[in-house]
Amino acid sequence: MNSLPIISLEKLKEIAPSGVKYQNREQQRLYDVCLEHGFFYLKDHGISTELVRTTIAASRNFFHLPEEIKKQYGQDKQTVYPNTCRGYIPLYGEMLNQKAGPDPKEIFDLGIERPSSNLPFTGRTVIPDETVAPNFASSHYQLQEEVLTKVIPHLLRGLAIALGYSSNWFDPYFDEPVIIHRVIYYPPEQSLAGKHTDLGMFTILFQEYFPTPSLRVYTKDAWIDAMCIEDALIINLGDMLQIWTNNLFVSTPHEVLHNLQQSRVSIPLFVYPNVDSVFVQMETGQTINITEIMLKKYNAIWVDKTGSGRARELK
Ligand SMILES: O=C(O)CCC(=O)C(=O)O
Ligand SMILES: [Fe+2]
Repeated sequence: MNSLPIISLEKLKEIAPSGVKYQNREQQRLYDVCLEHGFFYLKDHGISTELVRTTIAASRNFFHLPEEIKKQYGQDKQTVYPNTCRGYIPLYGEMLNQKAGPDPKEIFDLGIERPSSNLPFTGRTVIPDETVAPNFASSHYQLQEEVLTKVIPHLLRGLAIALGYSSNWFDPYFDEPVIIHRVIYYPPEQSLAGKHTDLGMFTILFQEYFPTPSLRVYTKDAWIDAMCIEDALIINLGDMLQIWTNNLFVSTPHEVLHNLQQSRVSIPLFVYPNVDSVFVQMETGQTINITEIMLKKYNAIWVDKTGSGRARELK
């Protein structure tokens, strides 16, 4: 039985003038869900099912290309700093959890196509064009645009209200957000992503529909399967929001164990604030620098190899 909650974005959007706490029942539910699970399905989000299908099909075709072509778009070919936030990562190229070891999965990371800048985590991705991987870049960027306009602002407003702030409270921190937009290919039969937490504010995940789920989530002191629900997105809270709220909203541990005969493609978008912003932590009043945290957490994965987020705490 699937016991993870479903939130309706349409209902969440029914927001009264700013400054009022718990304007509607869905806002109240969002608060409870963030406290109890930090993981939920989002329905009524308005993103085209057809676009998601096209993006997944184009991604599968990309991952089926010969290794020497995919490697032309590897992290070592990227110009964004750190280069570990962009490009193709081959099988066993990333380790989310030391105990699980390097993950048998392939990845491509892209970002928002802003002109190059001196700021970390921003700038253009070296990505295959239409001749190499038809529809790959174009469908991903179109999907990203839909997420940026149809989902992220409303989720941020919902979270702000849930936390007792006015609806536009997060806006100044998100006028140029950072998105680490990832597509993952899990080969058939034995692939996985080790137990971890995500690093950003929250993650927006598109997963293919399979009758048997591969994603497992740790919530309410137990690991449970996250059933696939057609056309629903998955939202899970990340470490940045946990830090911001001083542990009120806790990042949700999860893992992928994929044993099916078919390959699996998933598309998580990790959402971060403006990279050069600074926020004041709830309760403590401590000043937190976004760039510092992001670089520290990226170093943990790619330099120290201690895993993603709270990976080391997880059983
Ligand atoms: O593939 C999935 O369903 C989740 C992947 C994931 O948790 C991640 O990349 O952080
Ligand atoms: Fe994750």
